[in-house]
Amino acid sequence: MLARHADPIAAIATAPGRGGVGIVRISGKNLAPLIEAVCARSLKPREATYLPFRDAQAQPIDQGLAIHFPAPHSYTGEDVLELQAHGGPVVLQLLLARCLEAGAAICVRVAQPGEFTERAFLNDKIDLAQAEAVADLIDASTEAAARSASRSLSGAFSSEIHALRDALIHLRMLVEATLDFPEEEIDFLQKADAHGQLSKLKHTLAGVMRRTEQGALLRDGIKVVIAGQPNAGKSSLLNALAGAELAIVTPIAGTTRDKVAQTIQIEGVPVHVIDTAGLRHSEDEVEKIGIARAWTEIEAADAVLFLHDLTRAGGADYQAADAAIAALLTEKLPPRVPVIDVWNKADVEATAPAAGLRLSAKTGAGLDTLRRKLLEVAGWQSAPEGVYIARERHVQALRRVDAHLSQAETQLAAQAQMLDLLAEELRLAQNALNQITGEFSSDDLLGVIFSSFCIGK
Ligand SMILES: Nc1nc2c(c(=O)[nH]1)N(C=O)[C@@H](CNc1ccc(C(=O)N[C@@H](CCC(=O)O)C(=O)O)cc1)CN2
Ligand SMILES: Nc1nc2c(ncn2[C@@H]2O[C@H](COP(=O)(O)OP(=O)(O)OP(=O)(O)O)[C@@H](O)[C@H]2O)c(=O)[nH]1
Ligand SMILES: [Mg+2]
Repeated sequence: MLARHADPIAAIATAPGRGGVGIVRISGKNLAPLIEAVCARSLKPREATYLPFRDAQAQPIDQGLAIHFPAPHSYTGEDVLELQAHGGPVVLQLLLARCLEAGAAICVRVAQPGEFTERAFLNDKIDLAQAEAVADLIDASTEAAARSASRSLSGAFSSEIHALRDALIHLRMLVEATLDFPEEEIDFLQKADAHGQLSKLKHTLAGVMRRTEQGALLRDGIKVVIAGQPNAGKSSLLNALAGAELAIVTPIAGTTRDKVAQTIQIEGVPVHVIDTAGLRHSEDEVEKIGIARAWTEIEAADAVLFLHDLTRAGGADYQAADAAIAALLTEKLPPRVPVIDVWNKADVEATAPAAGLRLSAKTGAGLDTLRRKLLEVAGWQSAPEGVYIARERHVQALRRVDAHLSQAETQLAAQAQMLDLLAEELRLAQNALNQITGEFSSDDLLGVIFSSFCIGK
C-alpha cells in the first residue's frame, strides 16, 4: 500500500442532521487502543454491542452500538470500527473529535472524500468499476439509475469486462506462443482459428459496448434545450413536462429572461430540460443577455426542441423569423445534435404544419409522443431491468479496445502477417480493458474518481 494511505482515517459516515442514527467510522491498522478508550471494553468481531461512548474523562458522550470488523473482513479490508450514535450533528461531531483525540497515538486523521472506498479498492475488496458504482448509487437521480448502480456494485458490469479480458488473454497466449515458433506461425494460428476467436471477441465486445452506453445514459441522462420565438409556449412546455409551475408563463412576449432548468425522468432516464428566453431581435438590455444565454445553452445541448406556435404559423413575418432561427441552429450546432420541430397550441384550431410533432402544453395532448421521441434521440433502447450503470469513461475505454481489435484483425488478415504488431494490438486492447476495472490505473485517474465522492464514503 502507498504511504499516504497508511494512517487510520475517521469520518461521520452519514449525512449529519437528517438521520435518526449517525455512524462515525474509523478504518486503519490496530484500532485496539482507540476501542479501549472510547468503548472501555473489547468488542467481539462483527457483533453489535450497546454501550456508552466515553470522552477523555470517561463521561458518556452518547449511548449507541459499536461494531468492530477486524481486518481483512471489513468494507475497507482494514480494521474498521463503527460507532452508531444518535444522528444529531453536534453529537456526531463530538464523537468524531473524541475518536481523533483517542486515536492520536495511532495517528488517526479525518478521512478525505471517498477515502474509505478508495481503500476498499486498493485492498482488492472491490474493483474500480464497483467503486464508481458506489458513488453512482449514492448520487442516483432515478430509481432505475439506483437499481442499475446496485447491479454494477455487485459486479454485473465487472464480470462482463472480466469475460472479455479472459477471452483476450487466451488469444494473446496463442499469438505469443506462435511468436516463439516462427516457421509454423501461419499454420498454427489457422489451426487454432485465431481469426474466428478474434471475431467472436469483437462480437461480444459490441454487446458489452451497447449495454455500457445504455448504462452511461442512465447515469448521465441527456440535456434537452427548448428554444424558439417568444410566446411559442416554451415555459408552458417545461412546466407540462415537469408537472409543476416552475417557469413564469404570461401572454407577454419576452417573459423568460434567465434559463429555467429541471431534471425530469422518462422511463428512468434523466432528462435535463432547459427553458430559455424567446429568440428575437431585441434592444432591451436584460432581454439581450437572456437571449445570449439561450444560445449558450443551445450550443451545449444533446438535443434541441425547436418550438413553434401553430396559431401564428401562417404569418409571413412569423415564418421568416422561424427560418432565421433555423439557419442559426444549423450554423451553431454540430451535426450530431438533433433539432426536433415541435408545434405547440394544437388545442387551438389552426392549419397543419409542414412537418414535426404537434402537441398542446396546455392540455398535455402529444406529450407522450414527445417523451418517446426524446428517448429515441437519446438512443435509449433498453427496458431498465438488467441494465448496469456505467460512465462515459468506460464507454471511451471500450471504444479504444474495439479500435485495437480492429487493427489486430487487419494484421491477421494481411498477406505478410506481422505477428509482433498483432501481439502489440492485443496487448493495448487488454490495457484499455484493464483501465475500466482499475488494474494498472494511474494515480491521476484514481485522484479524479475518488475526489468526487462525498465525505465519509
Ligand atoms: N453499518 C454499515 N452499513 C453499510 C456499510 C458500512 O460500511 N457499514 N456499507 C458501506 O459501504 C455498505 C455495505 N458494505 C459492506 C461491504 C462489506 C462489508 C464486510 O464486512 N465485508 C467482509 C465480510 C463479508 C462477509 O461476511 O460476507 C469482507 O469483505 O471480508 C461490510 C459492509 C452499506 N451498509
Ligand atoms: N392555447 C394554448 N395556449 C398556450 C399553449 N402553450 C402556451 N400557451 C400560451 O401562450 C402564451 C405564452 O406562453 P409561454 O409559455 O410563456 O411562452 P414562452 O415561449 O415561454 O414565451 P417567452 O418566455 O416570452 O419566450 C401564454 O399565454 C400561454 O398560456 C397551448 O398549448 N395552447
Ligand atoms: Mg418563457
